[in-house]
Amino acid sequence: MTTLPDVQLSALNWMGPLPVLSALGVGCLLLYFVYPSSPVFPLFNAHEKFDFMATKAKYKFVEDAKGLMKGGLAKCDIFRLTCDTGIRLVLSQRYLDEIRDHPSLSLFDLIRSESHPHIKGLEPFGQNIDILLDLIRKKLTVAQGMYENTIASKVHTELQQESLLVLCTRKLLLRFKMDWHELALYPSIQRLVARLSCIVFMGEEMCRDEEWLRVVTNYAAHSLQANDALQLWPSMTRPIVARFMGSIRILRKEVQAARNIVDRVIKTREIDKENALKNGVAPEIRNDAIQWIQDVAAGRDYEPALMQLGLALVAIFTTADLLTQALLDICGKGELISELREEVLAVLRENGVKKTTMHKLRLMDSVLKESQRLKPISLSTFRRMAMDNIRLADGTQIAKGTGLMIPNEWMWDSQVYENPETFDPYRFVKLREVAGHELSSSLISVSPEHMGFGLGRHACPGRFFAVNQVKIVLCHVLMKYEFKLADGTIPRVQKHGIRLQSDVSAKVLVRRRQETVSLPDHACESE
Ligand code: HEM
Repeated sequence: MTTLPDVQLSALNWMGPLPVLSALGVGCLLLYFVYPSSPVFPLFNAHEKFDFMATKAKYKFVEDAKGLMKGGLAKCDIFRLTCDTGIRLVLSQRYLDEIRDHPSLSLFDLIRSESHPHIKGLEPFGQNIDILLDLIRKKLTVAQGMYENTIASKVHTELQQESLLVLCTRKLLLRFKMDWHELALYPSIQRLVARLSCIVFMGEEMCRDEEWLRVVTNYAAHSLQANDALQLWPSMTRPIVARFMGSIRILRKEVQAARNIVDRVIKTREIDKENALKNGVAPEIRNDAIQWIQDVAAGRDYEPALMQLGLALVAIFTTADLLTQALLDICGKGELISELREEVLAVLRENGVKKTTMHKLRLMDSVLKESQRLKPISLSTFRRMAMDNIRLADGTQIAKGTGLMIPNEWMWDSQVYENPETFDPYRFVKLREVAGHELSSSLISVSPEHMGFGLGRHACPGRFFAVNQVKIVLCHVLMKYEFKLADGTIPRVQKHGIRLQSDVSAKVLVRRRQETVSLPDHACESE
């Protein structure tokens, strides 16, 4: 006897993909007619009549997210926009106090909904965030003091051996050592940060593993590209579209490579442990993220390789971006660079490389915070998904499942900052002197006026680690190198929707400094 599902199945076979495509078509039309017409909040960039997949509206957002958000905020405090990632509720900063710590607003669920972890190749975006957060809060931040000297000496070695990690032969390096030479800043910095992070994430022996460095850098670049491309398709068609995407194929290969590498590292450690126990020797205690994840997971399910990719995704590119932007911002500002060097010398001579040292680099801190104020990683660093229906004090109802964002208006507001468009490296040094701003003016502090690391319960937990790393690298770069923009280079922030990235193609001229300074504790020695 033929059952109903069998009939449907044979009909499907007979008609090929027609029913699937029709269902998708009906789905798209439903989305078109139902979704944007929600009467509650105005939609300022509704798609045009025949723009069924909202592609044009999404492109417009990709090109001018800032203009659209600004235009909306000039009209009202809460509205909707068609973004590249779907329709989002945009709220003005006046809602921040009320929702910054709201327990029903999740950052991770929003990111997961935008990053397609159900598609093979993009699984790292779906890792258990609680394990990652425990790792950062309970282990990484606590242990970072222990790593400062290791990282400092590693930066020293890296910069001694390679000219800002330019990828070229020793012969060329020797020639480059004292001469001005041109290099693309971002790739060099990204590689340096990847190596330094790797000491802490994968153990010191892995930080020179070329394959691993390739996997993490490749994975981030291609996953960004793949997610950007997928966003332009209706969500239900994305798993099918993904099958034909070159970037997804690369991601699948890199995930497999990551699994092979991380499994190999874990296996080697297990064998070492067994051997040590057999020989009656205490096994080596590992102090890196591979071990910490095992410790904090406490029986929770996770896949080590995917966790490592997740960690690299949140840590390496954000840190490299801040460093690159700061270096581009100070390029050509000779007097400022001299003052920064003097500060480094004074502070390091007195204290060496320690947690307290980093904190004392106030001008450097101000420069970094100002750089981040003018170019944070996003036009909106506060984005959330409502995990429940939420009712705000003024009666505004936010439905469960709504993706929302608050643009960083105040970071560029003349009511908050004098001459907000101008890069003022001394801005936060001066602000520290103003009563009530002593603490909020430091780079690691988050506030509604400066949301470079977000705000509230999901504010970046990795910022303490990132800031120290950035400062250690800057100390070394400042003391070992002279640098300036290469001829014809005018750095331009790269924009894609709300995403802001330092100019990855900006070229700088670099040469070793002649001066000799001698500093304690792995600090900076120029040759
Ligand atoms: C300069 C470097 C960095 C920048 C600019 C940055 C920026 C941010 C921002 C804007 C957020 C969102 C905050 C919010 O929504 O309120 C965030 C979240 C996060 N960051 Fe960072 N980050 C950096 C480095 C790092 C590092 C080094 C790590 C890990 C070691 C890290 C781990 C995370 C995690 C796990 C979250 C999610 C927090 C949560 O869901 O509660 N970040 N970061």
